[in-house]
Amino acid sequence: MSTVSTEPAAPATPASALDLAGVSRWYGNVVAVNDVSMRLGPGVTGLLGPNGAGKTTLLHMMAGFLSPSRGTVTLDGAPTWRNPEVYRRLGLVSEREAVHTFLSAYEFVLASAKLHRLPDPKEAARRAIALVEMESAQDRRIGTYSKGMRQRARVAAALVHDPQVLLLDEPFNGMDPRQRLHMMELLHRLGDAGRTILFSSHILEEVEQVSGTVQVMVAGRLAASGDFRTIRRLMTNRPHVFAVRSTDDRALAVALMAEASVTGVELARTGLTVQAGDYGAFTRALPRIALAQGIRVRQLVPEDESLESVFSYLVEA
Ligand SMILES: Nc1ncnc2c1ncn2[C@@H]1O[C@H](COP(=O)(O)OP(=O)(O)OP(=O)(O)O)[C@@H](O)[C@H]1O
Repeated sequence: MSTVSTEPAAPATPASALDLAGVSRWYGNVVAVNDVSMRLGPGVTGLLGPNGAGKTTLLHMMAGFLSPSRGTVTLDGAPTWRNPEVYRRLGLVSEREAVHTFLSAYEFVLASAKLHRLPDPKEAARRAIALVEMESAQDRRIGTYSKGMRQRARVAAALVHDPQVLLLDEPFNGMDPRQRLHMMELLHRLGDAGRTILFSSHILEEVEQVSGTVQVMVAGRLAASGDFRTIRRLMTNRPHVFAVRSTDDRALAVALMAEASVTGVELARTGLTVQAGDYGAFTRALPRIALAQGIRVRQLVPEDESLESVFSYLVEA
């Protein structure tokens, strides 16, 4: 009887690097990706950006599904576009992909192994299923699976040829927290085993929990890149806008203008709009200043805290 190891198998060949040099892609007048350069090596990297930032277009160019309009995407020096050699070393789990729900996970992954013309497709399918820890459900129809299990089956199909590079487009979408955790663990394991893993997401926390390195994309451009702490710092250090209402807005505006953390104050009939360079310093200073002036603060609401505004700040920074 053959045994299947659930240990993460290291990729058969040495670690790979995916390089993007001045990559742009446009669709008619729409510039989806604008002059992006980056290098991806072993481990897990998160590609963070709001909807429409160009993440899918970028991943498709990396996988060789789409040609760059300008620039090059290479895997260890070889262009990914129209290069079957590269397809053997790279896997893509796309965002939306219909799966035949009447197939079992094993049949689905086996079909992928056959498409790759692997010498032992059955063994390859078993190994990939073990890697995503789906052995116990592998013979059930995919139609009976949860969203998380379905996603893991798709990851297994993308891993069946043991690629060194795995690209995943929004792999956590629609998952509950438990499924999310399971997928995060899987990506960690694959990265620790020396694979180059890139996953896209529009949720900061997802990226924080999974990846050491983050590439932030906004409106087709690479807005920031580095380790998560650097990115987080960039995001919290940006200027903040607050709506403030008090018992005497005019006197409070005058007092606030002398406060170091305040960079701007606007007085309107409905209250004050205060710009502050430092979130913490301003929220600590406000009650102190109000108290000293004998003013009571009725409302303090941070404005424009949407992810989009955080992202656009990064682009402008
Ligand atoms: N085939 C296409 N034809 C025309 N425009 C396109 C095409 N594909 C994408 N775009 C446009 O390119 C831009 C980037 O889209 P893309 O799907 O790459 O972004 P994304 O970050 O993956 O966003 P989402 O998460 O919403 O898919 C968007 O403005 C989109 O409308």
